[in-house]
Amino acid sequence: MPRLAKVAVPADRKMIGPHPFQSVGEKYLRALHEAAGVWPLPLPSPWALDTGQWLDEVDGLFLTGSHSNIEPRRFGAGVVDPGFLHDPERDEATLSLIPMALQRGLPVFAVCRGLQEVNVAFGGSLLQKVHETTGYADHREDTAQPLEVQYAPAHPVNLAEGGWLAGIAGSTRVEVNSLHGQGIERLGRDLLVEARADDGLIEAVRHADPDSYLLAVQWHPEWRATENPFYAGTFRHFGDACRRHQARRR
Ligand SMILES: N[C@@H](CCC(=O)NCCCC(=O)O)C(=O)O
Repeated sequence: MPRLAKVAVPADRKMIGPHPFQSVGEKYLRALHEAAGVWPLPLPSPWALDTGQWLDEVDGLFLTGSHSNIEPRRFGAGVVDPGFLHDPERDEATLSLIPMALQRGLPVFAVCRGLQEVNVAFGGSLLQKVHETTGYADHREDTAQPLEVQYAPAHPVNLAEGGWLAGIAGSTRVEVNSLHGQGIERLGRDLLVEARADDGLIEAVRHADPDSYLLAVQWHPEWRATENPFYAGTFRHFGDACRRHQARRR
């Protein structure tokens, strides 16, 4: 059995009762294993920056979605809703790990909150309530619906001609799910737009450096990834980059 490429997955810090837990959604781990063909390694956020313990042992970094939002001070904004959930430990880890991974040639793939972390890590900003911003649609899910409905295709995205995602999809327009209240306002430096919704919201980016692998999407391709050719192809694209890194590391 060939040794699978290993991918670090920074965890969320969640309170369960009086106790903090490090938490990673199982659907992300399943998609990484079954669609990307890699071995996911959850990474405790509070110690994630002790990179000497693990960074040389992995072949990729995957950033999951989360109900929590990035603290607005991270992108020079104020608090618009004191009821928003935050995860400062995750912010501290991921916002440093993203440029660190790229500097070391480590492939990065990011989903939803992960896309927002990528944008902020490269100096971009976020709309904190897309649905209350003039000109934008409501990109949130209906949490009263069953999960199958919440993660079902919700709107089309327009894939950039000649971009990675258009190549994976074999098309420049695909339907994706949508479960987010925040979104990209100002695009971070050195990021290229890979997809936009019809209202113009940026829905996917990649890094401009042709020698780097960084892909980030606002939707959730991990949802039943092996049953959706576009979602599966996106994870496989990342997995192939991790395997190339693994071959270089040997
Ligand atoms: N909080 C951010 C990001 C939304 C997000 O990642 N939602 C997914 C949560 C559940 C899951 O992991 O599938 C925003 O609201 O924009």
